[in-house]
Amino acid sequence: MRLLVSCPISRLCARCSTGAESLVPGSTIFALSSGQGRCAIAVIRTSGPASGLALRSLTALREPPPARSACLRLLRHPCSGEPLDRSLVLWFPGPQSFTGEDCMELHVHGGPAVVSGVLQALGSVPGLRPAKAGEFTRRAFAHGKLSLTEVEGLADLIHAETEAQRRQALRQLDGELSQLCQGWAKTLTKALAHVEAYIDFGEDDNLEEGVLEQVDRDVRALEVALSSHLRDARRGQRLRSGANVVVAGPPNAGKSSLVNLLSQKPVSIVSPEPGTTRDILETPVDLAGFPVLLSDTAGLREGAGAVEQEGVRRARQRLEQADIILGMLDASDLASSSSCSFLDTVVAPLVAQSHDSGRQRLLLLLNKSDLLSANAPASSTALPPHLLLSCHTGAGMDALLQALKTELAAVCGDPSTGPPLLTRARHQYHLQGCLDALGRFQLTTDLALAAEALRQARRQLSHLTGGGGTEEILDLIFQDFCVGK
Ligand SMILES: Nc1nc2c(ncn2[C@@H]2O[C@H](COP(=O)(O)OP(=O)(O)OP(=O)(O)O)[C@@H](O)[C@H]2O)c(=O)[nH]1
Ligand SMILES: [K+]
Ligand SMILES: [Mg+2]
Repeated sequence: MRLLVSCPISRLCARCSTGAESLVPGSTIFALSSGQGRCAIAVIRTSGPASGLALRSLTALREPPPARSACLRLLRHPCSGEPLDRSLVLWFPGPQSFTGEDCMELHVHGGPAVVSGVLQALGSVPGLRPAKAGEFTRRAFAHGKLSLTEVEGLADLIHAETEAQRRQALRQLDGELSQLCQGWAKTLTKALAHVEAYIDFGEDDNLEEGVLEQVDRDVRALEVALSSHLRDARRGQRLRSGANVVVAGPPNAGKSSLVNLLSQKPVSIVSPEPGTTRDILETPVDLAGFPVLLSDTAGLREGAGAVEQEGVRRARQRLEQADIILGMLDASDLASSSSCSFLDTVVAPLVAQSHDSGRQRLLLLLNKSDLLSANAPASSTALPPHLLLSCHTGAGMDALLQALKTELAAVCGDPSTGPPLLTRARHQYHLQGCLDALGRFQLTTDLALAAEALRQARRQLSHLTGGGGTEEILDLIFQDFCVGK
């Protein structure tokens, strides 16, 4: 415990001049951990060795209350003795706390004056300073309470906007990805131990038969597992940042009408005039629980004015980046040249590659079904599989949403089943590094080189979960957090 300053007031002045801003682990931090603004209850917490002192200073308790149970206390300013609030106080002695340090929580009434009064009172306690963004979590990481991937899961959980994102973040916070990596690292450690034993003792000492053969089998099996994970890598990232869904088709098909319907807001101008949309208009939406970045594009046609042609160029460019394409045609206008051209140049090539695993997915939509007479079919020519819909009457919208859900689950991965997904480029980078190192593992050549390849592979996995992680990576990840987390 630090030396206590006898008069708490002198500490108040010292606070301004000491610049106690450093990230020294010995310091005690405090922050409002619930959201800003008026609310019923606000949670203020501290972490660090002076947490007990802070609790005693504000509650006039001689001893901390029983660990991890809530009690009601009158809070007073330690300097003036002025009552601040009657609040629930909780005491979490380290190491059994979120950060691993002594922590305490004050659940105060959520009025701005109460919150600022309590924060000010905490600031007057010797040894306490305001926390920086993500500092609580950073301390939890430093004390081994969370791995780096779990920290990322926590950041994603705080930012999760859709159901699928929340499920995925929770799984990562539960440590599924770190456990998987730890399992792989264990395999590598065992393999390395066997290779090193072979180097040290050679063949004639009493090493079991076939040790190296077993190592080789284990390493190759690991390579297969890593490769299959990497194949899935894009899916986890899409789930985190949103799948690219692009609406495209000839002018006036009703693309903007659909975008407005799906996003439930007037994102794009709708008008009977062909060539209304020129720029790419994008909007984030939650479709069937999946995060989506929905793009409206200019109607594809040749021979229009210069501005519209630029719009068409941008539309084609955006199409190339799409994960899912909603190709839209006017069902009552299938014979027009722009409809035929869209079917030939965009739809046909997508249908042709529909068996590739890394393909772009297409949903072909025939809009304006309300204009078709009841007994006339949409088209006499054979069209690829499609959905009939009307943006005006809403007919076919449920079927479209259902089909979109299936496609999104395929491109984002289903977060409730299957192996944990790689949600960040960082994960992919280290797994690829690990796989590359394993590619250099050859028992037929120098065993010392083989052992080094195993060591490099293991290092990549440990970077993934945060062992030996560099400061810059940590800074980048904790940057995503708010103060108080
Ligand atoms: N009857 C009928 N009209 C529709 C339907 N959907 C859209 N429209 C109309 O078709 C016209 C064109 O709609 P938009 O949504 O602007 O079409 P767009 O494909 O975005 O057009 P551009 O941006 O010009 O390429 C508008 O007058 C819409 O009201 C539909 O389901 N039925
Ligand atoms: K239009
Ligand atoms: Mg439009």
